[in-house]
Amino acid sequence: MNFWQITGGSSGIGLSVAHDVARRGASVTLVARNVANLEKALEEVRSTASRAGAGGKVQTFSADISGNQEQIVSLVKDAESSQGPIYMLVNCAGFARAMKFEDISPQLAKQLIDVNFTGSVIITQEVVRSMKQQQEGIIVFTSSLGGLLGVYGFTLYSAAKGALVKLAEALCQEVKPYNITVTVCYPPDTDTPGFEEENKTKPIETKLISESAGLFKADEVASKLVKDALRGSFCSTVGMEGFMLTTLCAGMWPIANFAAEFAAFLAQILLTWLFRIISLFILWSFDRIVRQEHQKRLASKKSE
Ligand SMILES: NC(=O)C1=CN([C@@H]2O[C@H](COP(=O)(O)OP(=O)(O)OC[C@H]3O[C@@H](n4cnc5c(N)ncnc54)[C@H](OP(=O)(O)O)[C@@H]3O)[C@@H](O)[C@H]2O)C=CC1
Ligand SMILES: CCCCCCCCCCCCCCCC(=O)[C@@H](N)CO
Repeated sequence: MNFWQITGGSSGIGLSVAHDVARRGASVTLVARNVANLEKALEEVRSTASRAGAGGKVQTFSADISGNQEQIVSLVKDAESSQGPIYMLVNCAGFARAMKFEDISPQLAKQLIDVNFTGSVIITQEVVRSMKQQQEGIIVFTSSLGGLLGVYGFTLYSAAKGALVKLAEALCQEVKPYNITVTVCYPPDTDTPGFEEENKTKPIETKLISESAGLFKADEVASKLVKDALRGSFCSTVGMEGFMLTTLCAGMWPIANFAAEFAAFLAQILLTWLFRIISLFILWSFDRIVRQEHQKRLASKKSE
């Protein structure tokens, strides 16, 4: 069957995508930095494939997707020479760090943009070249609900994830004649090692605002992502809030597969006005969270 490449495939959502793909019998390459985690993921995904009786090959590459371009170019070449042309690229490597805007160091700001945005650009450019030759392919970007709605504490992260959306819209127009589709995934909070890490330093405001969209399992986000990508939908999300926010933000998103996206299109036509009204109340509730936490801090300072 087809050959997929997943960045961020050693953990969280990316790893769940890898299991899903392996069960479907595809060959897969996992890309991440930490070699020990890659080895562990390799074993797990291989055993999923063999349990499912699927014959796909699994391999790993250790690379920093925000690192030097030559390494990325050779990574894609090596992967393709051993497994054949990449049919589907899932850009899942990324990370979040929440803090007040003015406290973000220039190094962290650069890292947030480099890993969450530029990292997806470089590898996708390489893969698109070969997909165009093959005249087929699927490209997935992992944005976030926080890429559609800027969230307190996520200034730089939301900007990087939002930039992916515009990139995807434009790229979708470029690659359409080559039978290549683009999907953007917008996960809400998802229970992963990365999520656990970001929670260690997350301001309470970010936590309360984010959790209003719920907490999901990586397997659920991943299986929706794979389904939506395989049918060529531009948008993939989970949960009620995910549905409402993507409906509200759809604007001029492309519709590549009208049959598959008709229900979403209908919802956009019929519900946008209603969701815009509801959004006012939700925004008020976010303002209230910020105001209350601000007052609590002032009060605790005074009592010191
Ligand atoms: N979990 C959540 O709540 C949400 C997550 N997302 C997005 O989903 C994606 C996956 O998140 P999640 O599963 O939680 O993250 P995890 O931290 O659990 O996994 C991240 C994966 O990306 C890899 N990675 C990170 N940085 C790089 C890099 N510079 N180069 C290569 N690989 C890298 C990690 O491996 P290694 O560190 O070894 O390189 C790991 O395999 C991210 O883009 C995230 O922003 C979006 C919305 C919500
Ligand atoms: C009518 C409109 C309804 C809209 C309701 C929207 C509520 C959205 C809340 C924002 C959720 C942001 C989650 C970010 C998760 C994330 O990216 C991090 N966990 C990164 O790891």
